[in-house]
Parts: sequence; structure tokens; C-alpha cells
Amino acid sequence: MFKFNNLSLQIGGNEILRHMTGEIPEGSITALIGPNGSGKSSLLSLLCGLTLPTEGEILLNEKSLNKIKRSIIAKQIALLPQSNPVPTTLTVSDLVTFGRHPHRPWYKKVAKEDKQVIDWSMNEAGVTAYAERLLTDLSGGELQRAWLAMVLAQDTNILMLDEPTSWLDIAHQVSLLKIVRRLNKQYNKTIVWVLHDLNQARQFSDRAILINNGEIITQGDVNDVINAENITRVYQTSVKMHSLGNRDILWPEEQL
Ligand SMILES: Nc1ncnc2c1ncn2[C@@H]1O[C@H](COP(=O)(O)OP(=O)(O)OP(=O)(O)O)[C@@H](O)[C@H]1O
Repeated sequence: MFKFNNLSLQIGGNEILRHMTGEIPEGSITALIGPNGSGKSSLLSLLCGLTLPTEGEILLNEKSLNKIKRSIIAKQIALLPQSNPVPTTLTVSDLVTFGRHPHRPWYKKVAKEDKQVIDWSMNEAGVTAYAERLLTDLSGGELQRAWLAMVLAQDTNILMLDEPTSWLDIAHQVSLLKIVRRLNKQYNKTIVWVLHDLNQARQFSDRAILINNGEIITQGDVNDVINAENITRVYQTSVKMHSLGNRDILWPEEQL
């Protein structure tokens, strides 16, 4: 699906990303992990075609991403950014309807098929009950799920989610992680997400790309990448793997 080769990004003379080479296989769930400021969102932005690399190339299904029209990319890739400005006059259902934008001309009425996808998306994200509420009247977690519904309504094969669980309580975190994994299994959607919770990343992803200081340190099977040795080295805090029931949990060694 995605292959990227020797990607570098400079902004205002600062080297943000350096010589990144890797791949994201079709139908996989890939977690981008790494400390704050390491370059995860910047890589996501390049993969969506929102930012152009200073050097290197991204291939989407063997085709150079910068040669694909934005209107075509919008039908293939949906992005949930880390933070969004909140439009003050929109309701949840207005926002989710915007998700259909790549599939219908703006001057046309919402078709029956669009309406079905909008309703399905709101239901999946758990926002149907407050569909007619203004975005400004929602809590942080409710708002996050409204944005997720908009992304789902875009109905793309690739979902890029930048810290989708921030603002969510633990029940809604698990619910979102499960929704995304079900979309992956049921519809073979390719998922790339930035997750700070390394145990969640390990449990819900197939692969991981570990980034530090704008470089890829390692990538591959999530269990090979997210281990105590790699995490201790890159995050510079000592962690250990513990068995809890039938699961391994990564936990800091530092005593509080
Ligand atoms: N437009 C910009 N101009 C200058 N520096 C930038 C710009 N965008 C990002 N950076 C810098 O690039 C580095 C990587 O940022 P990025 O947002 O990709 O990191 P991240 O790994 O997603 O971080 P976090 O986990 O904190 O969200 C940071 O040092 C950031 O300050």
C-alpha cells in the first residue's frame, strides 16, 4: 500500500524528519510511536499528502503520492488530526455530513446513500444521541467522537488517526480502539494511528514504527518493536514487561 523511501522534512531550516524509509502494508494496523516531538504527526502529515517532503518519495499503491490529485486522495485517505478548530455554528450531523464531501458535489442535496453512511458513522462513533447538538456544546470526549464520525463518513480504505483516544475516558478509549479494529478486520481498512499508550498500541496494532528525533529507530511486528529494551532506550525511562493474566504489560520501573 504505502512505501516511503529516504523521506526528509525541513521546516524553516530545522530538520524535522531524516531519511525515513519504510512501508505500511495494505489491511494492516500500524502504530506510530515515539516520544513527544519525535516526528509522528509530521510523518502522518506527509503520508496524507498534506505536507511535501523536502527529500524522498511516498508511493501509494505504486503511484507517487504527489502525482495523485487531492480529490482522489480524499476518497482514499481520511485523517483525524490531533486537534481541530471547533466551528461554532455546526451541529454534529452537519460536521459528519462534511465527511461525505469527497463523494458528492457541494451543490447537490445529500443523497439517500450519503444519509445511510452518515447515520452508520454516527452510530459507530456513538454520537447519534446528540446529532443535533452544536459542537460548541459538547464535552472534549463527545467532540472527539464527533470528529471520528466525520472521518468514518468519508468512507475511505485508509484511516490516519492522530492520538484518537486523547480526551476519551477508559470505556470510550476501548470502544474506539475496538471500532477501529473491527473496521480493519471487517472491511480490510488500513489504519495508521499515533498512540501514546504503548500497551494499547501493542494490543490493538499489527505493526509499529518507533520514531526518535526525526528518525525511524525500528519498525515491524508490534511485539518486536514494543519491547522493554527498545522503549527504555528511546524514551529514556526504565520499563519492564510484566505478565498479567494471559497478557504482557509494559510498566515503568520507577517507583512513585
Ligand atoms: N511548522 C513547524 N515549524 C517548526 N517546527 C515544527 C513544525 N511542525 C512541527 N515542528 C517540530 O517538529 C518536531 C516534530 O513534531 P511532531 O508534531 O511531528 O512530533 P510528535 O512526535 O507528533 O509529537 P507529540 O507526541 O508531542 O504530538 C517537533 O520538535 C516540533 O516542534
